[in-house]
Amino acid sequence: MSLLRASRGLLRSRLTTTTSNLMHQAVAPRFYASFPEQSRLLGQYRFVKDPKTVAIVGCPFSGGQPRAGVDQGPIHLVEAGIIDQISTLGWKVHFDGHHQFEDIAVEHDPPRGIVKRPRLVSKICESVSQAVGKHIQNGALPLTLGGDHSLAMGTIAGTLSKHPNAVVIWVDAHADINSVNTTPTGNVHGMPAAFLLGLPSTETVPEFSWLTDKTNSSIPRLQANSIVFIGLRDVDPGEKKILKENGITAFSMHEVDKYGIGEVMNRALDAVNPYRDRPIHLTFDVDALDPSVAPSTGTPVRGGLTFREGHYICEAIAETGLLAAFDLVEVNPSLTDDFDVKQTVSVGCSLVRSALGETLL
Ligand SMILES: NC(=[NH2+])NCCC[C@H](N)C(=O)O
Ligand SMILES: [Mn+2]
Ligand SMILES: [Mn+2]
Repeated sequence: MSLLRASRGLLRSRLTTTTSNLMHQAVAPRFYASFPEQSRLLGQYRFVKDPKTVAIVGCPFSGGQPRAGVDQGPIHLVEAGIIDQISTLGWKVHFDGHHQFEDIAVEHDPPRGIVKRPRLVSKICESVSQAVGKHIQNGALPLTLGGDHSLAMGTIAGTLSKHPNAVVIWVDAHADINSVNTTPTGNVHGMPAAFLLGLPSTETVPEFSWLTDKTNSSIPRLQANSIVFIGLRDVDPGEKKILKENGITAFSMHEVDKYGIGEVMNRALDAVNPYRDRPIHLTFDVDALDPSVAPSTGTPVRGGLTFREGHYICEAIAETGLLAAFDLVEVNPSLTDDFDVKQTVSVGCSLVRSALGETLL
């Protein structure tokens, strides 16, 4: 598989070299670096107040899926030096320890129909939503470190509570949009987008009424035309139907291969943010990356984004100046050997740096 990936990358870089050589032959300067398209350290973040501050919400949480260890993700990312790295980019960093929440024992949290750990997942998401909302209120950019992707219910709800017109860019191998009627597993990390959109059947889980019941909620519902997916390649049949029926824009790996990541990002932004004026919530599941790039994750799927494609997504969003909140989720340090964990944690840190304005030149 890695051989295949390598040759795909090689082929693509050959193609680009050839075309750009041809295109630039007559006029192009020899040293592109003297004419950078990206200057070092992008500084503009319209939805962040000065002094620009990142507020880290570390979420050692694994209740949305069955594999232990994903709760250690945020601890590893912080220990790898993510805070210093962000400071080096010129941000103030606010971090007063990982998010605290009380556990609810399994025996006190029986499934609601097929949906597993509804009380626990709901409770942490509601508290994360308040934390994220508070940081945005204070003018900071919340960076949530997961933990499993059920957390996105909390983070995105928190963003929408302060930026009702925010759009969501969801980078993932999976669509995480199973409803109560379609989930094959009952794991809530495969369902957060369905709850955020308030799809029919999500209201049958009363534990999540703080999010789904619009008669008593200060959280605007996410609209289907305000979310876009990138990197998909493992979408359940019920999810494909939901995406189609709701007219949700999604760029699978097929479109990434066909158009290239640059064009996919243009199209993704055009779809949800044509005037480039709406705040962006970026929720990045590390399993969007190919397992050869980010092996330490609970539900790896081959054929994923390359290292550069993943970073390009973050850089392109940084360039818009519209980033308002960022989640990095599903880093699970207990599933692989140390080498793979180091690789995954380090790529996680560098995705964050790219989204926060680090440039190559
Ligand atoms: N956040 C994730 N890694 N989600 C994986 C979801 C897998 C599958 N679609 C499910 O519903 O269970
Ligand atoms: Mn995923
Ligand atoms: Mn996910």
